[in-house]
Amino acid sequence: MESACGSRNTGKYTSLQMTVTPRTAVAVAASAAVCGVAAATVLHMYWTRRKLKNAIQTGGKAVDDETPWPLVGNTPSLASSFFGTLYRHVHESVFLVWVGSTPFIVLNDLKSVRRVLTGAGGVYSKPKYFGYRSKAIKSAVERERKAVELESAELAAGDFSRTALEALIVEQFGWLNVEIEALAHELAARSDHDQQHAFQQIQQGLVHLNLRLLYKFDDAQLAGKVSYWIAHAGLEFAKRMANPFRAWYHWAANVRFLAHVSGLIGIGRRLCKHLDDIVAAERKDSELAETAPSWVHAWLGKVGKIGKLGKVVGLLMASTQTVPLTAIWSVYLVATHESVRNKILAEVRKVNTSSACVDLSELDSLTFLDAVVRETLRIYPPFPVLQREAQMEDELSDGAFVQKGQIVYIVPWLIHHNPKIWRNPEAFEPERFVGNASHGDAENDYAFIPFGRGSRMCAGYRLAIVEVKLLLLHLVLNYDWEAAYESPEYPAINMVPSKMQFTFRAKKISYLSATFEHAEDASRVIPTA
Ligand code: HEM
Repeated sequence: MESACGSRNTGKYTSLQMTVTPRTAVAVAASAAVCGVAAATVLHMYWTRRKLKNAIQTGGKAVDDETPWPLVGNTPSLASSFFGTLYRHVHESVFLVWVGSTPFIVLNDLKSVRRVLTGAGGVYSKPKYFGYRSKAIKSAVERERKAVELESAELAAGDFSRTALEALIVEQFGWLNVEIEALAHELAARSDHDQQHAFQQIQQGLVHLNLRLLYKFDDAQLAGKVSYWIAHAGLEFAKRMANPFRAWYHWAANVRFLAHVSGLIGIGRRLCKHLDDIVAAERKDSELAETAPSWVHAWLGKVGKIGKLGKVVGLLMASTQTVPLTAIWSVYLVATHESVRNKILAEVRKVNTSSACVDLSELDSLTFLDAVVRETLRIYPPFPVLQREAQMEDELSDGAFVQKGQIVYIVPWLIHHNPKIWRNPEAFEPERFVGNASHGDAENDYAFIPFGRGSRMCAGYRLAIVEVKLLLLHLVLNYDWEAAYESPEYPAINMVPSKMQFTFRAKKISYLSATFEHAEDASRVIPTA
């Protein structure tokens, strides 16, 4: 093979000569292109940062250092500890973080959080295509959006869906209670659990339950697969949020991610077809009208085919990772705080109910139990970030200037652990939410945002709280439990605990018979094991 660079003796003197082969030309062109892109990105970062820095009067510092790394920004530290990196700036009301070469504004100030989450009359909205990389999907969604004016329909459907969900919870409460009781007993059936097993069990049970409740779709085996896909796709998605470069170099993760997302799209298609079948059957047979999945229809609003698939898969992801996470953290926190467990029991005694025959109004009156769930959501909010896109230039209350098109980050975990916003933020103190469920002992509603706030707030927050309260109630009344956890300094980006250990032991009958007046109610909650 000919060498690219050779020396030739010409007699009088020796000269060095380059022989340009096609391969050399390609290599040189590729290197020049890479250098060009790198230089352009560095310049872009420099100018964008200068513009933003000049504009953000409160400092506009980039995380970690005045100068983020060229091209990769703060990605290395964000990817290794997402919350740890952000926490270094907990005292700043606003700061910049570079994910790759894209700047994100992170807000830590409640006035700004409020302005962004309420949308400030259309200045901020959810990023429309965040996560959609494919041009084909983007343009298909855009076509549909224009055709059915998705945005306004979505907002109207938002309010309607909340009311419809409330009606569904009231109507199905008895069924929910029985199902969650069975899940609690299943969970406790093996006295020792590692976190992996306990989490999987809670997740599979709740995915199955939510599929039946929200979609009237009953397939336990599929629910198991869905929960596996969601857990893995969710983790990969969260990791990519902190480090988009993963997709470039982690081929095994790419293949797995693709497989899990395809699985979810497949189940999304099946669910869409199932919903259409029910509507078609309903049209034919008035008796079936009763079984129509009215909540999902209310929530879907007026969308086209692709929008519908996106919303159905989105709903699956929104509802099925978050509730199990809240459940497992609440079980852990209550297990490690005996005084809290005793307070829950004392409250239940006052209401004089047993978990087996509790009704919705009794569950609502258990305000300390409610506070336990809210305090869990404060310490371990399952959603890592809320994102909004500025539709026009804006100036936030503390002087931060946001450009049109800029993505603004609100990190619930960071707000919830801010010592300027919460007294003793690291302590588990459910009492702070007693008497003020919406924001505990913090200044206002925007301090407590596990479900977001404003018009795009979580549609299923009421259902989530009811489900976790029921699970805790059944476990507290029927079992003694212990948990151990090797707690890292900061939680993982997907909030999934690792190395957590549980032990459940069935309570003695004497406790329950001393507790409840109605022996027949008590006997129903006593596990026979
Ligand atoms: C503890 C459990 C849950 C947590 C922490 C949670 C949290 C959230 C958050 C943070 C958002 C985004 C809000 C924003 O961007 O401002 C959201 C959206 C949403 N969640 Fe939940 N969620 C939970 C459970 C559920 C459940 C059980 C359902 C289903 C019934 C559900 C349905 C939705 C829907 C439909 C949206 C989109 C709302 C919209 O875009 O208008 N979520 N959730």
